[in-house]
Amino acid sequence: MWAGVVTLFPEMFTALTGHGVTGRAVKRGQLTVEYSNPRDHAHDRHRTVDDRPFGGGPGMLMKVEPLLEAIAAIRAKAPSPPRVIYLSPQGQPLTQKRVVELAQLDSLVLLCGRYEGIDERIVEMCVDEEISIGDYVLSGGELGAMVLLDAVTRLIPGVLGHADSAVEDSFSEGWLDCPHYTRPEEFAGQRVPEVLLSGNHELIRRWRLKQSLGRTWLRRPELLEGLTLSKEQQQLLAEFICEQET
Ligand SMILES: NC(=O)c1ccc(NCc2ccccc2N2CCOCC2)nc1
Repeated sequence: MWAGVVTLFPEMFTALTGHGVTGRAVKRGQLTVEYSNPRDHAHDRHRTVDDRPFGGGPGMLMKVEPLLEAIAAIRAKAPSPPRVIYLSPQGQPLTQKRVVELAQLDSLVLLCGRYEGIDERIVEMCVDEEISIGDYVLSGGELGAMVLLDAVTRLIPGVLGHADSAVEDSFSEGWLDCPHYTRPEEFAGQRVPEVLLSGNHELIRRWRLKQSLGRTWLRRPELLEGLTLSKEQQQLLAEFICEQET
């Protein structure tokens, strides 16, 4: 995956490229991140990238010309025609389903807004898709870009340890994850559920599935509405619900 990032703060991205699974993916060449800073494409004496909004209103907006040049510069580095994504509160919500689709692409350009946003003409001329990482306001699009790149990178074959962990990820199945435990078997009088110590892999599989479905029902019931459960899954969820009422 090649990602070109248009940002005033490229140094923020070391949080993604310098650590953990995503940092390792960069070292291995599974993920390439390049940058284009609009500040380097502002040619006036003060290297101005922002200006006041027409029609008045608080704050400043990112100017068209530096952004247009920065986007052209980063697109020129893309190994294939990139999908240009703008992170903004007005975007379509990022879901694991969309992450899976984005992970199939060879190259992305991520446009990170600052100030109060960007001149709309850039959105019209350059942006293929607006994406929001959630219904809240951030100081810039950079954290959204890193969230998107982290989620996408995990799905690149070979990036995660063993293959299953990507498939078994909670949202990849459409429901929440089950509880997890590791040593010690008992801590502060709290024991690990016996089934997990039983070595009976079929019982463990069913227990985990039941817990995942039950948790989803308790915490995010709306996620279940979009799912068609198998007979076994329906049975396990029904059992979980019965156990809740007793
Ligand atoms: N939910 C998200 O994905 C998300 C993404 C970005 C973002 N902020 C950058 C931004 C980008 C575009 C337009 C406005 C703004 N903002 C700038 C700061 O002022 C508020 C508006 N915030 C939240």
